[in-house]
Amino acid sequence: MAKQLYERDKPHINIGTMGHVDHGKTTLTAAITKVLAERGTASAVPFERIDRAPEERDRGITINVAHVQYSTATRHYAHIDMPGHADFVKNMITGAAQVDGAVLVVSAQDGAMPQTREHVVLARQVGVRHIVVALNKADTVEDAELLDLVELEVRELLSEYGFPGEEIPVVRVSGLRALEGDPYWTARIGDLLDAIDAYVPVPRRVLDKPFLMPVENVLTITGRGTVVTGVVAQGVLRTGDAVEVVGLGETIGTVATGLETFGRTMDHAEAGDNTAMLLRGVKRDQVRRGQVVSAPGAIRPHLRFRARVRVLTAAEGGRSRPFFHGYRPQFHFRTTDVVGGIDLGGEGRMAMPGDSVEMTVELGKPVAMSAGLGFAVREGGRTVGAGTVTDVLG
Ligand SMILES: Nc1nc2c(ncn2[C@@H]2O[C@H](COP(=O)(O)OP(=O)(O)OP(=O)(O)O)[C@@H](O)[C@H]2O)c(=O)[nH]1
Ligand SMILES: [Mg+2]
Repeated sequence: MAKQLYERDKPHINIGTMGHVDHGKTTLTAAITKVLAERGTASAVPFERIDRAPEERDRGITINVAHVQYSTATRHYAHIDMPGHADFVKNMITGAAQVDGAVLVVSAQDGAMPQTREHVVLARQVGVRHIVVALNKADTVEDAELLDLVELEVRELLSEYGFPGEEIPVVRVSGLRALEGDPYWTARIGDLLDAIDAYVPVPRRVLDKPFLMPVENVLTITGRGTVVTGVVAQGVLRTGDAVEVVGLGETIGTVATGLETFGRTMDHAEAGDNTAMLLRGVKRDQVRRGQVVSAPGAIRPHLRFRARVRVLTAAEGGRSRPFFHGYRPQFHFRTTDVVGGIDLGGEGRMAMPGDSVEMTVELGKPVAMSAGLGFAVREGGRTVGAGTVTDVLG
């Protein structure tokens, strides 16, 4: 059966839910699709289809990012539901690197918790500029003053990390009650969607630069071949165009023989599109998350680069002690992480929590990059620094 064509009838935006474990991100995601399904602009996606891996069901937490789509009256959204658990921050970074705006979900019962803060820091670092707050589980808090207090605390937290905490919309919602069909809480999901429509601008898509798409996932479609998925960072690609898969190993030259978004065919993919791309003659084990698909010659893999890094404090979830010249943490770029050795300019040099430092990094594997790329530095399950590439070296 021929697949339906994707219609570009509304501006397309990538958003996602982030925030501390159990604050209700997946429930809220399901609730949004349910409320919009009732308006006829989405298909309802039940909770169990978002957290669908056996381990997710057993443990009752999100592990992998999940993608759903829906439309409001004015826009089409691709929505990434991110995990909140501290063990899966790596997957959260992958999700956050692909969105134009984020919904920070904060439980009104608990207020801001460690991963609320860590996600705000990381979102900032990977380039998320617009956040809307869903003060969730508002059905469980009767005391309005308590809600005001939690709201104030979240606004201050956002301001601390360079977001306009005073202007950011904070909407009191109950994903669970809306999912159960309660009319009052259903209307509040409407308020949240209105706030997202109004507050998260349609980004200026870079269409006139060479095509680039970080690979988020690799799938095999039986009888067709290997498919890579991701959000197009820049440029335009037509079906049948030549591409390269760059980074983490040898560059592979191939052709994009098919393009889809959420099961609908596209004759071209452009910046911002959540895309599944069929690659001619490529084996599944030749490609992986963290590589980028680009127009031939558009970007090169690099092992060495210069960077400016802000070393996070213990209060921000970082280290309480300095790190030294020769330190080897993980560097998280877009959808991947690679180990790298830090050169601070000589033996004995150190970087204290709270410092901003210049460094040269030598990665264990080459990553496709150019100056300006943001990254997170992590070690032993904590985010220790937030950086930007200033020069690529070798
Ligand atoms: N009372 C109430 N409970 C809620 C609400 N939203 C979610 N919950 C409950 O909170 C628990 C966690 O919900 P999830 O949606 O899985 O939370 P999450 O933020 O996606 O969790 P992770 O993805 O693992 O970080 C579940 O038991 C939900 O039923 C709400 O608005 N009100
Ligand atoms: Mg979840």
